[in-house]
Amino acid sequence: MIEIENLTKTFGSRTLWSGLSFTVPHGEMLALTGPSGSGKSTLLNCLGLLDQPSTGAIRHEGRDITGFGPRAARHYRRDVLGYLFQNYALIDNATVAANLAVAMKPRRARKATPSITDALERVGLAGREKEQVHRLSGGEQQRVALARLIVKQPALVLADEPTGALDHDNTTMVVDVLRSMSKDGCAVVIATHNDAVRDRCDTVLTVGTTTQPEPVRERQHS
Ligand SMILES: Nc1ncnc2c1ncn2[C@@H]1O[C@H](COP(=O)(O)OP(=O)(O)OP(=O)(O)O)[C@@H](O)[C@H]1O
Repeated sequence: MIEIENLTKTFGSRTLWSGLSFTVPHGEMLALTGPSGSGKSTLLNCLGLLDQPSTGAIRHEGRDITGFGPRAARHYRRDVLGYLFQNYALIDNATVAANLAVAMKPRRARKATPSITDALERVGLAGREKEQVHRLSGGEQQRVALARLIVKQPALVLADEPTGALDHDNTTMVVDVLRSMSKDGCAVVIATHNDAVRDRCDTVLTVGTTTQPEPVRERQHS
């Protein structure tokens, strides 16, 4: 569970958002919406410790992560977080399997985590382990990034426009996988301009104009 309390972000004299307070419990999906430049990516970056809020606190399982030093931040990113970005953030000159292997926990720490084979099957890339990532299409690369999340099994997923470059079927697959991860207990935060993606979430926060999420009315959960 991640809790945001009275969060504000300013750049110079410009306030992006202020007084943000909300919680994303295990098993819930929150959509961040709002016009371009409203600060959705900046908020995700604060949750992922890539940026710092100007004031306020972010707590993960009760611990204030904004006060983390470099070592604790590294462990938080490694042990808690899963990222999904529009540009995939894959290692281009490595194979599909190698990209997934870097996300897997050490063997002794794995319980019933899905194998690389299982994860690739789940995203429709069965048997593609040995292919170089740079030879894959954009939609296929995003599915590799999704398979990497499946093997990592993070407690919190931060997704920044994860379906921006995808067709309808791939968009549906990405949201289906995120939904099923949230059903397994993961908290998911997605910045999106896509109304269909927003409508598959539990709550929506319109960044810059509201300070608390509202329920998504048109639910179409699978
Ligand atoms: N380090 C920085 N210094 C100054 N301004 C910044 C910095 N980082 C981001 N900004 C500004 O903050 C604003 C919000 O950017 P952000 O990328 O968070 O918006 P967004 O809502 O995600 O936009 P989009 O929907 O277009 O992706 C932008 O105007 C951006 O230029």
